[in-house]
Amino acid sequence: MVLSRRLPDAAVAVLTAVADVHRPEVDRPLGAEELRTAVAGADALVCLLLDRVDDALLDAAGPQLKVVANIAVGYDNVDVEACRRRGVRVTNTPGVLTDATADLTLALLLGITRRVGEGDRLLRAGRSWGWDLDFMLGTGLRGARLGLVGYGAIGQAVARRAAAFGMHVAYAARHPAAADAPPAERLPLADLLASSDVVSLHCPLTPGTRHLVDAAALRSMRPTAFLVNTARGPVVDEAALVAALEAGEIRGAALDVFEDEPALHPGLVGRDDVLLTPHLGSATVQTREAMAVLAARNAAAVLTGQEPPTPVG
Ligand SMILES: O=CC(=O)O
Repeated sequence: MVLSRRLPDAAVAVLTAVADVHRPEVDRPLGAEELRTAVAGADALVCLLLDRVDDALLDAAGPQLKVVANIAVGYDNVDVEACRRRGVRVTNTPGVLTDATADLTLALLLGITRRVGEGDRLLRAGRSWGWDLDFMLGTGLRGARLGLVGYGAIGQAVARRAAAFGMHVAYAARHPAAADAPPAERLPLADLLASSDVVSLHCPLTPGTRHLVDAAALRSMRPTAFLVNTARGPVVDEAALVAALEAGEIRGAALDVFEDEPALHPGLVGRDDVLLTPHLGSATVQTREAMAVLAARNAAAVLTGQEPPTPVG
């Protein structure tokens, strides 16, 4: 069993009970080459969303590999089909990060609509300011329309929170929501984009959602609208987003994820109509431990011949 990153003790305890655990010697994410060397001969890999699990990595691991346990709900970093061909189970960590990610989505939504980052920068820069009737006005949320792209667990958790702020919630998704989902209007994506005051992305990154928010989609949004992305960076065409902001096609964007992480599009950095956080959606002490423990349980289950709690393939 190989870990691509050091894990919290609670997760390591789950793994050492069933396997001989190899932890990385370095305290940083491994490069692709280092990971290929590390996985040779492993029967299980517990990895991060940064780690690309593709044919080359699976070849480097060898035929005894039984499970890839990704510590993330998104698993676009794993070639699930290549794993399936080799009989390697893939697991992710849904559920345990729903609240944390929904909370950060609301933090970004509030932050961009009420200009929190911009105000913070103004004060730190020592610029002169004074309370005035029209000073740094933002956009109120009561009665505003929130459009959720994707209505899975995280989208629904955002809907519940947004309802508490008096927002009208709609969603675009391939399937209608289950009966126990919070009430929300289902709209075709084009209508959702055109009618929302805030568009928030909660879909997985797949070939079908890559650049879902492209130049045309941005142009179809209201010029007063905001875009929030806590899903995956490549769902948005970042260059098109910068151009749309520059042209005033939308009012602002709050982004926790980026097309080429950890690099940022240079056009985003200097803009006051953009709020940026470094992929913090699940970044609470409690959530990260829960994610690592769930990934460990998944790996341990496969190694002991049981069905993993949260498989994806
Ligand atoms: O981005 C984080 C995750 O997919 O869990």
